[in-house]
Amino acid sequence: MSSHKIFTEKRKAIEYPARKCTTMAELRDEIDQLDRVIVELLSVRQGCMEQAAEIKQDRNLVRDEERVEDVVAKVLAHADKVGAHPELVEMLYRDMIEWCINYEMTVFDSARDGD
Ligand SMILES: O=C(O)C(=O)C[C@]1(C(=O)O)C=C[C@@H](O)C=C1
Repeated sequence: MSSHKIFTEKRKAIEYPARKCTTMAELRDEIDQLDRVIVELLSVRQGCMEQAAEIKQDRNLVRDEERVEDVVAKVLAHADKVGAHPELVEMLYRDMIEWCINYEMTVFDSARDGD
């Protein structure tokens, strides 16, 4: 994948791949910036679960194992393309999706509380 830049909210550029650092302080600053972007993306993904809980009309549709495997297969294919370690990606995704399913169920239930 070609190199590119992602901008943080303060328009600080994050380089892809990461810029070469010579000190731990510099490297940790780079990691802190990356973590902010990752957390923002997680927040966007979390918002998608809130929409899913609204769109799905049956609680039994919240957990969709076929879709879970589809998501994992797609992120693994992308990991392979960009050089991310498949074990890291698969572990994080399976844990995250499990969390998302529970969150979606909570949102589903609270939106229909008293119905
Ligand atoms: O695709 C869905 O149906 C979702 O609700 C999203 C999502 C996910 O986190 O990607 C979460 C729960 C489902 O079991 C499958 C996938």
